[in-house]
Amino acid sequence: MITVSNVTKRFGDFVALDDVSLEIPDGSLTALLGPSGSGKSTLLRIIGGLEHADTGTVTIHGDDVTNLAPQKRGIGFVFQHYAAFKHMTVQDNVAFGLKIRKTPKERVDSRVDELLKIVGLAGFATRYPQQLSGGQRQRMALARALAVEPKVLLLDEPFGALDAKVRAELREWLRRLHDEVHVTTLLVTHDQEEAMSIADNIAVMDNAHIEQVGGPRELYDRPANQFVMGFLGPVARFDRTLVRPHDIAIDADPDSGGREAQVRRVSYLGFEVRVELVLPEGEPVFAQLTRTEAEELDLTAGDIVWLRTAGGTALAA
Ligand SMILES: Nc1ncnc2c1ncn2[C@@H]1O[C@H](COP(=O)(O)OP(=O)(O)OP(=O)(O)O)[C@@H](O)[C@H]1O
Repeated sequence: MITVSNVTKRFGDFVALDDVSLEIPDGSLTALLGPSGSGKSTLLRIIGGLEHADTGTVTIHGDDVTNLAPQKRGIGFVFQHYAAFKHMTVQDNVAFGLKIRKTPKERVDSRVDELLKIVGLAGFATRYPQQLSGGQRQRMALARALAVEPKVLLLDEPFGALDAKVRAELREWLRRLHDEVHVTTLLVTHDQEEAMSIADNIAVMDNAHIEQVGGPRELYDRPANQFVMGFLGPVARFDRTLVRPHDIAIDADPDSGGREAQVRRVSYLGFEVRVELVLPEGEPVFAQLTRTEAEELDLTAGDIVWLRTAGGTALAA
């Protein structure tokens, strides 16, 4: 377990972390999720020893590492822009940490082979980093970070510089890798879909604070506040509450007991259909239906319908 207790960090007058505490379970893949500037990277860097907290402590597996140098913490790092050694081949980059630890050559060779297989780069051992795609380079970075068998892996937006498709592939791949390797991993991301799809555990940050910690489903279904609700998924305002747009039911029958609304626009976005409506007072609402639901209702702009909330999550607006 990694424990962060009452950590505060200021840069001049600016408070980047305000009395933050967090527990990261052993073997978990935990995401630090939040908007730009919320303090995610600062927290990750403090856990890694790249930055010093003004107050508070960090322990890793029970050892107080608050004042320990980064290289003594048993941590592997991967950042968005990975600084590979350009003049070294992929296998030498991966072997680097082992060589400086004077690991015997046979051991280095077998470990590098094993790692390149794990990250799917077995055929790329003798290439140079600039001969790899961005996604392959980040996989090499992960192999390099894992080479020295760290207790903890710290990933700061590792796929942030890649295009959406490669990002989505690497996200799946990281999840599978984690299921195989089980090293306690902390992933910084501002992308809620990335966090929800791969993390066991998510700490949502805003404005130097952790707002809530929980599993993806728990956070989505039972957000502690409006910020968490809005950050994890779309939100519609209806009847003085905030609800998920897919929890708004649309009825064509005036006796359904709902509130009258007029359809403004219907957008078919593949499986999901987005319906923009307006209440008689002029207040806009939007709802999400499945394609089948939308086809049954056969909505077009101008139709009058009746809306009600159908269970799900609701917070007072
Ligand atoms: N070395 C520094 N000197 C001054 N201010 C800093 C420094 N490092 C970070 N900050 C400030 O602290 C705040 C938190 O930064 P941090 O990088 O932790 O945010 P983040 O949530 O990781 O955001 P991003 O996703 O944009 O990286 C930001 O407002 C940033 O400008």
